[in-house]
Amino acid sequence: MRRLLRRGIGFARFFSSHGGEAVLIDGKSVADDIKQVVAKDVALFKELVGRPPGLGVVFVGSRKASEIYVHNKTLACDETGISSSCTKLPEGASEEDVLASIRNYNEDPSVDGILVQLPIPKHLDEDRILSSISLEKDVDGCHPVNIGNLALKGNQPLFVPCTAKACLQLLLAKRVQLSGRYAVVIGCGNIAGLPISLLLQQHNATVTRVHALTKAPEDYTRKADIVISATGSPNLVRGNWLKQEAVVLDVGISHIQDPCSGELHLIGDVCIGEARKVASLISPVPGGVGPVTIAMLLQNTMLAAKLRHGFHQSKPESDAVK
Ligand SMILES: NC(=O)C1=CN([C@@H]2O[C@H](COP(=O)(O)OP(=O)(O)OC[C@H]3O[C@@H](n4cnc5c(N)ncnc54)[C@H](OP(=O)(O)O)[C@@H]3O)[C@@H](O)[C@H]2O)C=CC1
Ligand SMILES: Nc1nc(=O)c2c([nH]1)NC[C@@H]1CN(c3ccc(C(=O)N[C@@H](CCC(=O)O)C(=O)O)cc3)C=[N+]21
Ligand SMILES: [Mg+2]
Repeated sequence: MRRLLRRGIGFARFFSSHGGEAVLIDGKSVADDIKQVVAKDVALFKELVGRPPGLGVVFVGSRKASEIYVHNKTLACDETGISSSCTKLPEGASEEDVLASIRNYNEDPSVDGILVQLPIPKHLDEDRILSSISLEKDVDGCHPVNIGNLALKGNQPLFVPCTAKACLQLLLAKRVQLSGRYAVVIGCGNIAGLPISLLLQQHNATVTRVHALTKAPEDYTRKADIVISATGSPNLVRGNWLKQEAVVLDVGISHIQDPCSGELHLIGDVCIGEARKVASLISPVPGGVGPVTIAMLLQNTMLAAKLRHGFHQSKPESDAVK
């Protein structure tokens, strides 16, 4: 029994096969562990270099959700001793203004990582903007070259996008085997779903991507050992979309307003009440992938600082995620 308890997935299987509910993954505790390691590295880096690692955030517009995310990212930087600054530009900012803010961070030696908060207003050319981030500072792994290297067999990107890395981290923490297993990723946006699918493929899973135009997505998910949903469509994934004992990561986040109190509630893509009865392991919203995504941003920023100062010799990502 004790041995079963020590093994995440074994533990989940043991109970599910006895009619129990899926185990919920505690993303916050995984994130706290990562942040502790980062904080130690930050302190050492400060001693050696005389300044903390730095993150520069570019935020265009005034979306409420983005404001909260950016605020949470800067708080997490403070927590671990990383210095952060945010360039805020108005909704109507010109492409030249955005490019100039990125150039500023590219040229600033005290900035190791740059993150452009997405989405950006429609009138801006996202590809041109993300391509202008210095590759060695692309801690969100959004630069087309980093994404391309994530897709190419045998290549290693300098940085893996934070949300994809967070999903992998949770799967590894729970000892979920990827090699040879069937994974279905729902939603293929550039920040979440697409990089997740590429990273799972790199780990030798067999991956299917489904999206809004896919006919009968449940035909795919029902066969999947691992289902990862990143759409922002609340309660899209029902219990009957899942195979018994499936592992489910809920990445999508929607903000639902309570009609009585007016309060905003966070809700994921997965109908958790139903899914818990079928799956073996689920990452919930909130408290699942989200907090780990932020921890990964800190980890990538620390990695960028080390790489820029020659403190990190081996291939970056092969170390960072294992
Ligand atoms: N927890 C975390 O750390 C993070 C969470 N998120 C959350 O993940 C979600 C996705 O973000 P992002 O990738 O930026 O979003 P995008 O809008 O870029 O992509 C959404 C994807 O979902 C697909 N989709 C939408 N509705 C459905 C549906 N009903 N059935 C199947 N597929 C559907 C779209 O399909 P199509 O391509 O056909 O339009 C698209 O591929 C959001 O809720 C966001 O808040 C994002 C980043 C980090
Ligand atoms: N370039 C870029 N990179 C991103 O990584 C990126 C982005 N743009 N745009 C927006 C999305 C969204 N995202 C989240 C990160 C953490 C939480 C998070 O911490 N969520 C908490 C709850 C937070 C709350 O209470 O609101 C949780 O799920 O428990 C959520 C969402 C990163 N994104
Ligand atoms: Mg995501």
